[in-house]
Amino acid sequence: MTQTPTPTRPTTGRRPAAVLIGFMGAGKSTVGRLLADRLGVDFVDTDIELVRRTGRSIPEIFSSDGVDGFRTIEENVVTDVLDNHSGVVSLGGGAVTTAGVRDALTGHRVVYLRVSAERGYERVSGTDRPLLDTEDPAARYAELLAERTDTYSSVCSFEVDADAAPEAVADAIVTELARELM
Ligand SMILES: Nc1ncnc2c1ncn2[C@@H]1O[C@H](COP(=O)(O)OP(=O)(O)O)[C@@H](O)[C@H]1O
Ligand SMILES: O=C(O)C1=C[C@@H](OP(=O)(O)O)[C@@H](O)[C@H](O)C1
Ligand SMILES: [Mg+2]
Repeated sequence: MTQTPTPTRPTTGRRPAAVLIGFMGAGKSTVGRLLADRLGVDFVDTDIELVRRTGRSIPEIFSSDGVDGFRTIEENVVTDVLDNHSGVVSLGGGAVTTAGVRDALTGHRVVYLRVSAERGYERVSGTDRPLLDTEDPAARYAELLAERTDTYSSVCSFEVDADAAPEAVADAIVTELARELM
C-alpha cells in the first residue's frame, strides 16, 4: 500500500538555538543581538528581515496594507526564518497573534521576555510603532500587553524577567540554556 507523505515546507534542516518572543519594548531585538554574540551564532530579527524583503518600513506596510496585511507578510517571513536559520531569532511582538506562527513555533526553544507595562512603555514611548499611534498610547500599550500575555506564556519554553538590564536578561537566558544541556 502506498502512503501519502505529509506535506511539509521545504527546509534546510537548520534550527534556531533560541527564538525570542514578548511584547513591544521587552528588548527582543536588543537582547537577541547580545545573546547571539554571547553564543557566537548569527542573529536574525524578523522585523528587520521583513523590511529588507519588502523594501518598505513597518509604518508604511501598516498604512498601506493594514494590520492584517502586515500579519500575512510577517507570518511568511517568520515561518521561513524558523525553517532556515540556525542562530538566535527575535520575532516582532505581535507575531504570535497569528495561528500559523504559533503552529510554526511548536518544537522550538521559545524564550518569553516578560516586561511590565511601566518598563516596556518607557522604552517604546515616542517611537514609530504603528499600533501605539493612538490618542492614549500608554493605555493602548497596557491593554494590548494584557490581551497577549496568556498567548506568550502558552507558546514559550521558558520565560525571563525582561525588566532587568539587557546584559542581565541575556545572562539569564544563557544560564537557562546551559541548564537544559545538563
Ligand atoms: N532590558 C532593557 N533595559 C533597558 N532598555 C532596554 C532593554 N531592552 C531594550 N531596551 C531599549 O528599549 C528600546 C526597545 O528595545 P527593543 O530591543 O527594540 O525591544 P523589542 O524588540 O522587544 O520591541 C530600545 O531603545 C532598547 O535600547
Ligand atoms: O506588537 C506588535 O504587534 C508589533 C511589534 C513590533 O515589533 P517589536 O515587538 O520588536 O517592537 C512590530 O513588529 C510592529 O510594530 C507590530
Ligand atoms: Mg524588535
